[in-house]
Amino acid sequence: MHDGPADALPADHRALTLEDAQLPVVDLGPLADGSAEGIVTVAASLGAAARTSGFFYIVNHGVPQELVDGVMAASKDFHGRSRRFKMRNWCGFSTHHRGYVPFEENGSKFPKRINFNEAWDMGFEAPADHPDFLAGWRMTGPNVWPEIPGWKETVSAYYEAVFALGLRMLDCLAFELGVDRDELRAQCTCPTSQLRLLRYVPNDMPKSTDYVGIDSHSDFECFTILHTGGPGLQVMNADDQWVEAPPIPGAFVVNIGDIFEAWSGGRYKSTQHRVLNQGTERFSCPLFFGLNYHAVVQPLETFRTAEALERYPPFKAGDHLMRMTIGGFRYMSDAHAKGELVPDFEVPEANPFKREAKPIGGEAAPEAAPARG
Ligand SMILES: O=C(O)CCC(=O)C(=O)O
Ligand SMILES: [Fe+2]
Repeated sequence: MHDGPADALPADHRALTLEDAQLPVVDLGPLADGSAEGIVTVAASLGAAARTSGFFYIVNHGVPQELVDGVMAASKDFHGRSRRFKMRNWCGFSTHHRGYVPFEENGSKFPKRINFNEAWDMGFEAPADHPDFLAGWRMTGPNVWPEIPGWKETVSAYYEAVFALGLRMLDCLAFELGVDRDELRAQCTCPTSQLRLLRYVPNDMPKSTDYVGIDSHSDFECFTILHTGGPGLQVMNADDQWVEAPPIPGAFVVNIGDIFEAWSGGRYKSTQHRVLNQGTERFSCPLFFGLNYHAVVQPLETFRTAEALERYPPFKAGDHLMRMTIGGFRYMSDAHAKGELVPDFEVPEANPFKREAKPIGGEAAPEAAPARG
């Protein structure tokens, strides 16, 4: 173990606590009766949260606690098994990123910079004859499952419930932005929406810029609905300052992703966040609510000015996910380097949606890689 100064919190890890800087808490209760008034009420508060901090909690969201407890238990069960068991479903056996993501898949800077996490990744169930599955490297296709009785059913039930919640939130945000909800819904009929069952790996390394739970990043989809099982998450608020986002019982953390920032011409903020290296085991499960691979994302018609188009040039939702992910997983970087994964899009060094934090009583944060890993 490190003693003394090595364990002191580095300046760029400092964050405001929830007492210093409240994150909005949005009550989704009014959506429960399916009424138009409910959508109007929730749209106003979701919109206010999306336009300011981009990060907020949602309560009364309608996802039963048993499903949340079930998915967390399933994650602990899977991650508690032997490496040999887990590697039977290594994500590197797939070209659509399904299954177990071991610790070593880490970002491209591994092992100098380490993301102390491993994960199980699944997504929207697409048929094996789907053209995007047959084409490969399009994050689309059938899921794989570990041989644990009842596991698939538990995890699928959670996915379906949170995905349905995502659709209701999409309707509210469509209303808030003044666009037809069917226009947005039509783009998520077979989406690249992944659910990650993350385990943060215990270790005796210090909290530092190079040793993180997950490096600073924004999420690449419309928004993310996240359940966390412990402290460590820090999110950037409207003033570009880090704020701690500890779990609140019964609430999900939601953050706006890159797609909504582009759709809204920058009115909604895709917000940076990270998980510090806690050194202790931590479980979380984000569902990234995305679009069909080929959905073209650009400012929605109302926001499509020349300036907005210059800032947010059109991109395919799936290409953005892939271009950000290639550097995040070693098996993908290897396939890319070997010419097995040949993108027909550019792979930038950093996410164009990246924002830098303002320091809290210390130095500015150094560059971080685009990370999902
Ligand atoms: O574990 C968490 O709290 C956040 C995870 C995250 O940001 C991600 O997987 O993109
Ligand atoms: Fe994230």
